[in-house]
This record gives sequence, C-alpha cells and structure tokens, in this order.
Amino acid sequence: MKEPYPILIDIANKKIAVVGGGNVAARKVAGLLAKNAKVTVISPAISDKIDSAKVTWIKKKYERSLVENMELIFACTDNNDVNEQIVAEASQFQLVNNTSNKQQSSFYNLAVIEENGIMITVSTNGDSPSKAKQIKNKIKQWLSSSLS
Ligand SMILES: C[C@@]1(CC(=O)O)c2cc3[nH]c(cc4nc(cc5[nH]c(cc(n2)[C@H]1CCC(=O)O)[C@@](C)(CC(=O)O)[C@@H]5CCC(=O)O)C(CC(=O)O)=C4CCC(=O)O)c(CCC(=O)O)c3CC(=O)O
Ligand SMILES: NC(=O)C1=CN([C@@H]2O[C@H](COP(=O)(O)OP(=O)(O)OC[C@H]3O[C@@H](n4cnc5c(N)ncnc54)[C@H](O)[C@@H]3O)[C@@H](O)[C@H]2O)C=CC1
Repeated sequence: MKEPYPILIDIANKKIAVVGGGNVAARKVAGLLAKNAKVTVISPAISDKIDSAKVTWIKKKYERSLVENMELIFACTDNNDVNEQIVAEASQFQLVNNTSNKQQSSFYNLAVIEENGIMITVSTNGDSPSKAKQIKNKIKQWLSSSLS
C-alpha cells in the first residue's frame, strides 16, 4: 500500500474470518471481538489466548470454501504460502490482511488508544509496527501525565 486512505469501519455483526489460531491471530481476534464482530477462526489448533466460547472455531486447515462468505479475512498462519493463497483466492469484494506480508494486504491495523470517547491511532504505513506500538505507548504516558 503506497497511499493508504484512513477510515473507521463498523464491524459489529459482520462475518470475519481469522485463518490461523496462534499469537498474532489472538491479538487480532481480541480487537475484533471488542467491536462485536462475528469471528470465525479457521485453524487446526487454537491458542488459549483466544476465547473459544466467543468465536466459531472451524478445526480445519484453510480452504477457500470456508471463507467465501466472509467480509474481511485475516491471514494469520505461520505458513507464508498459505497466507499468499488466501490473498490470491479472495474475491474482489473481500478485504484481506496478510499479516506476514504487508505488500499483499488490502488493509492494515493500527496501534490504538481509546479513552473517554476519543480514539488516537498510530501507523507507520507498515514500515515499522513495533515503532507504531512504541509511539502509541509514549502518547498514552503523555496523556495520563497531562491529565493528572
Ligand atoms: C502492515 C501491518 C499489517 C497488520 O498486521 O495489520 C503489520 C505487519 C507486520 N507486523 C510484523 C511484526 C510485528 N507487529 C507487531 C505489532 C503490531 N502490528 C500492528 C500492525 C501492523 N503490522 C500493520 C502495520 C502497522 C503500521 O502501519 O505501523 C499493530 C500496530 C496493530 C495490530 O496488530 O493490531 C501491532 C501493535 C499493537 C499495539 O500494541 O498497539 C510487533 C510487535 C509486537 O507484537 O509486540 C511485531 C514484531 C516486531 C516487528 O517486526 O516490528 C510483521 C513482521 C512479521 C515477520 O516477518 O515475522 C509484519 C509483516 C510485514 O511487515 O510485512
Ligand atoms: N502482522 C502482525 O501484526 C504480525 C505478523 N507476524 C507474522 O504472523 C504469522 C503468524 O505468527 P504467530 O501467530 O506468532 O504464529 P503461531 O505459530 O503462533 O500460529 C500459527 C497458527 O497458524 C495455524 N496454521 C498453520 N497452517 C495452517 C493452515 N494451513 N490453515 C489454517 N491454520 C494454519 C497453526 O495451527 C497456528 O495456530 C507469521 O507469519 C509472522 O511472521 C508476526 C508478528 C506480528
């Protein structure tokens, strides 16, 4: 993504697939559940950091037929070829985040602070996610010190 366009989207009750059930999937799932999405995790194994009571878990390896009706797809497996395949097989109406390859993602996640009805987000346009996290934490510290 050379020139990303920032938007906020309503994902409440939207069908969202997270393929893979490891650490990265757990972080993405937590963010999605916090905004009331209908999350389906497709993965032979699922981390205990994922609240399996709050998602639909399909205990299978990725197959295109399992994500055909999903509006957003997060490709979070630890197999780059599978993540690439998920992107290649998506329809033109499906947005896909390939968590292992930003060049193949049609959207990125942001580092987010949400407090008192205000949302502050940080992005490095994919260049350095850990820097985005660091800057977010600095802003958070600054916010709490400036309010006290
Ligand atoms: C493009 C993007 C797409 C996306 O996933 O949305 C992406 C991609 C990749 N991340 C990678 C690595 C890490 N990502 C994090 C953390 C976060 N990553 C997030 C977003 C994004 N990550 C999007 C762009 C964000 C921007 O524009 O700046 C955050 C902000 C939001 C979130 O995930 O919800 C969240 C912080 C949440 C918070 O705490 O606030 C950490 C640190 C950690 O886990 O502690 C590491 C390890 C250290 C490192 O490498 O930096 C790799 C390499 C994988 C590999 O090669 O192994 C890729 C793949 C690639 O770069 O192609
Ligand atoms: N975008 C981001 O924020 C970040 C991305 N990454 C990348 O994310 C990927 C995943 O990392 P982790 O979650 O730490 O790995 P992990 O090893 O914790 O989890 C991988 C998961 O994928 C599942 N899986 C493997 N093959 C599958 C298949 N064919 N179909 C469905 N599920 C399958 C496994 O069962 C496991 O649950 C890596 O490629 C890593 O480079 C890493 C850090 C941050």
